[in-house]
Amino acid sequence: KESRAMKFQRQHMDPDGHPSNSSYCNQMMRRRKMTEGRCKPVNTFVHEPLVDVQAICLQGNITCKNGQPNCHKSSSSMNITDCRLTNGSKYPNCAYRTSQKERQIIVACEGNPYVPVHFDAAV
Ligand SMILES: Nc1ncnc2c1ncn2[C@@H]1O[C@H](C(=O)NS(=O)(=O)C[C@H]2[C@@H](O)[C@H](n3ccc(=O)[nH]c3=O)O[C@@H]2CO)[C@@H](O)[C@H]1O
Repeated sequence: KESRAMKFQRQHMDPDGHPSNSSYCNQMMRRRKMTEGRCKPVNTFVHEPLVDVQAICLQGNITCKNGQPNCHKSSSSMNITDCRLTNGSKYPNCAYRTSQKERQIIVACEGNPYVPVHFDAAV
């Protein structure tokens, strides 16, 4: 069974990647298995070393969107790509818009070791 930490990495980590073109999201959302059964509407990939994203958990606690207190915001902005389903997209042909951004990110952390398990937002 896939751990929550590994699920976070499958869904959100791409340290060496970068959207060379507009098909980055279409490819990556399939490759990382987020288009099975349904097209995941929104997903962010982070183009930073895993250790830097794991270090976010050491930042001060902030409240997550769901009200839980185990979120943390990155101290600096990070290289990310937002993938957002297009309006005309029809399962199983999940069509995404690829948007490259530099944003601070907010993740939820859990467990021992205390690591990212959920991507909350980019701000
Ligand atoms: N505090 C917590 N502590 C621990 N766990 C927590 C906590 N909160 C939730 N989980 C769990 O995480 C799991 C999960 O998949 N949550 S999810 O909201 O659907 C993820 C969002 C995110 O993947 C994506 N998104 C969204 C915005 C953006 O900029 N970029 C971007 O990628 O869209 C998704 C939907 O918004 C679920 O099992 C829930 O129980």
